[in-house]
Amino acid sequence: MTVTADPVTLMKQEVGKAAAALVKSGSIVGLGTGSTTAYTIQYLGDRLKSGELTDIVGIPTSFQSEVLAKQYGVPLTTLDAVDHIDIAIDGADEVDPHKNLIKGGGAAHTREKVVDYLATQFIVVVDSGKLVDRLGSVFAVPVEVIPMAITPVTNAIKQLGGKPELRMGVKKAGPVITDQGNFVLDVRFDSIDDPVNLEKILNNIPGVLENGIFVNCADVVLVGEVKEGQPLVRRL
Ligand SMILES: O=C[C@H](O)[C@H](O)[C@H](O)COP(=O)(O)O
Repeated sequence: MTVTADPVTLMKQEVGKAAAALVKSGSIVGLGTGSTTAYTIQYLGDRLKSGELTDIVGIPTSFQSEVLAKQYGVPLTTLDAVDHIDIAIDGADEVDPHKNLIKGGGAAHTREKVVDYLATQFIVVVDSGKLVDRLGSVFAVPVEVIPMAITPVTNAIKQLGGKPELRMGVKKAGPVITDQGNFVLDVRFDSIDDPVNLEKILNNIPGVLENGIFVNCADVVLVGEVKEGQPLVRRL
């Protein structure tokens, strides 16, 4: 892979690789979605090719991670074929000091939540720009909604004080469609004081499939940084 001088890319590469280095032979691995875990999947493929790592299988969290795993030679399986996941590695859009997360910038949070919560060890990989004091400071909360319920769910979220916006496609007319065939509302809140409760409240609205607040699930957060031009990785 070409190493670029762009600091954010450098951080993503370094932290993505650092997480892949933690995977042991024989593991069942949850493969996260996004630009950071793309480096993890690529490095897992490199380790398999070199023979340093053997006998792993991946569970993809999206069509994107499935395609990348195939491209880099990481064997895949499904949740029907395994009874546990040893380790999941996934990115995030925001991380607070309690290791709570907002995910779903790529609209993959529903499958990610299934896989990440099942894993014995869940490792989050982010660049330092993702760290916030309070969830919702920068990023809106993605909420996956079945299409026929988009109007009542939008209204219910407004009643809660949220400002929902239907996520629109890029180079595609109309809304983003998730891997499950649903819509995504990006919801801004003035302040998220209690993410544990908000996660439950949003998921209780009929028509909501899943939201992007992940609480009490990350075991380790690896943070990529660049200091004096050099990329490095630290644990939160
Ligand atoms: O739906 C996408 C996921 O939750 C990603 O893991 C998250 O958006 C972070 O992606 P990236 O590593 O590209 O910033």
